[in-house]
Amino acid sequence: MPPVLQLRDVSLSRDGRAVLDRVTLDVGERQVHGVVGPNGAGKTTLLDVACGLVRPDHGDVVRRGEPLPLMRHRDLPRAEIARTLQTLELDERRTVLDNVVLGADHQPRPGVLGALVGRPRSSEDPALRERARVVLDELRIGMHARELPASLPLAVRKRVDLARALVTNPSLLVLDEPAAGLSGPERDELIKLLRSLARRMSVVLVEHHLDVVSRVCDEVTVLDDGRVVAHGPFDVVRDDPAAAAAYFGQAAG
Ligand SMILES: Nc1ncnc2c1ncn2[C@@H]1O[C@H](COP(=O)(O)OP(=O)(O)OP(=O)(O)O)[C@@H](O)[C@H]1O
Repeated sequence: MPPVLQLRDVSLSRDGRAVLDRVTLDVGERQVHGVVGPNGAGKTTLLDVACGLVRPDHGDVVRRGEPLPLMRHRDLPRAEIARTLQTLELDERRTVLDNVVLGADHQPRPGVLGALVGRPRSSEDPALRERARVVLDELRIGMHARELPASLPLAVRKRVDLARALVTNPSLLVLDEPAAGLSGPERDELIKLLRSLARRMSVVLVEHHLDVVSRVCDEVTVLDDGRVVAHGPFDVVRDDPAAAAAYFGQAAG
């Protein structure tokens, strides 16, 4: 079985400067892969490339053995990829449930979710709304389904954003700083949740909170100035001198 995702020797320049420099990374089935590094190291750009949203200048992005084509955001479900952004993209005028339903509505073909709902979707589709409710319940925010996101605390809003991703039934979930702004107990909850999601999907996440990285990630890639300076299990990379110099020496945990 080929890896869920491979980046092979990926390089990308912006404004004449290398943002990613010969990055190689493998994500296995049901593996949680963390990407850490200082601000501006290229982490978010790496996620964009890994999802096919940005084409690298050099190198390959390979999804289950096949080249990943250039994608638009709404194409991601077709590749069974879901992506969250650092900024929450919630529609404040719609209820939590409608926000989640809209996450699936962007799916263009009757593939993954079509198998569940059995026909083209609209936001009124009862099966799709039921699926959205199931996801909200799984994330333990079902009680907020009829509320507007603006009235909810950040931790709940972040779960709504995650629900929008999960409703597409991804096999690869790509998260940009899922723990940003969360308290210690909220991060503990997130850790439990990510572990449980990893029983059925692979996860790639960028994260600055090292408690989350150390307790969730099977493998960690340390990026500095666009280059991989270390990769491996957290306990190994944490003790790596190059990784310590680039990041762990200064990172907040
Ligand atoms: N479209 C672009 N045009 C010019 N420069 C860019 C572009 N995209 C990214 N960069 C630059 O590439 C570098 C890496 O950016 P990126 O957002 O990937 O870093 P990051 O590691 O995610 O940072 P942070 O932790 O602050 O989110 C930065 O210096 C950024 O300014």
